[in-house]
Amino acid sequence: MKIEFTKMQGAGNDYIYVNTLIYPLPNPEELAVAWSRPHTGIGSDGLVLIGSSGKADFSMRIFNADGSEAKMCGNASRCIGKYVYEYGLTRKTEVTLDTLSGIKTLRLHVEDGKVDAVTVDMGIPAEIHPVDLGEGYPYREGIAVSMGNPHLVIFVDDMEQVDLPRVGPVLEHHPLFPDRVNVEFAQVLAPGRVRMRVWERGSGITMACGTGACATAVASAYTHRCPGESDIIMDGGTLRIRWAGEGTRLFMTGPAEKVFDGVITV
Ligand SMILES: N[C@@H](CCC[C@H](N)C(=O)O)C(=O)O
Repeated sequence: MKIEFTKMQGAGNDYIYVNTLIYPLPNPEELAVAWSRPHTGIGSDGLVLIGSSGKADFSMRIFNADGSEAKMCGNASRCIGKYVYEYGLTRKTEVTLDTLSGIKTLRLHVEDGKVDAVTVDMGIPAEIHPVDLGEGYPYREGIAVSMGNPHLVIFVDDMEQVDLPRVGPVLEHHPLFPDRVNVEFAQVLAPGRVRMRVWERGSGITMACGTGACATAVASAYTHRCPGESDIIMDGGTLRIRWAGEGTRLFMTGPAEKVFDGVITV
């Protein structure tokens, strides 16, 4: 059976997108693993399914490169906004998206018929609290944040000193996080400018993480490092995050790009 897909990226965080209204996939967990592989698959950070919903305009399911399903993905939600508009699934510029962490509203920024950026209402960040990682770990303190999925933000003075391939997997599996955790390292460069690198749960090092950028902005504000609006600068691009503080909704704005369309046989 042939399946049409679109490879898309948001700030360098790349996923394979399948319109399940046309191609329902019975085994997305296995396909995410096989298709994400760089040499023998398509190569990506994971697989995203676009579907219908009784509660919103569309639905999103997101699978990491190891096949695990996540409840939310910031970069994929922006890319879905571009996909549904540019492939003619909707003419709306305000689109609702049903995710495992609730309904998100996407505002599409359209220029000459193309979506060049999307603002996502990411909802109210939750479970924000400092964590003591304990002795025997490469870092002692972090801030836990839920953006629908779990994050651990660790502030550092010098990003160049972070050995991400070594410490990322250790912290992803820290016993404080029984469901594993996405790990962000953050360095405040100036007021409103934060450099961030990420080790994603289930995918490892990625060039950007949308929910991770949101969690980083939240942790920066929570610790009085950077209140209000901030640019989170990652290896693959920058996201602008607006958050007025605890109990308020957070808005993420950033790019969405198509890489290529393809067909794969299963
Ligand atoms: N890259 C994503 C987050 C994808 C899911 C994450 N790895 C998890 O398991 O929670 C983003 O842009 O938010």
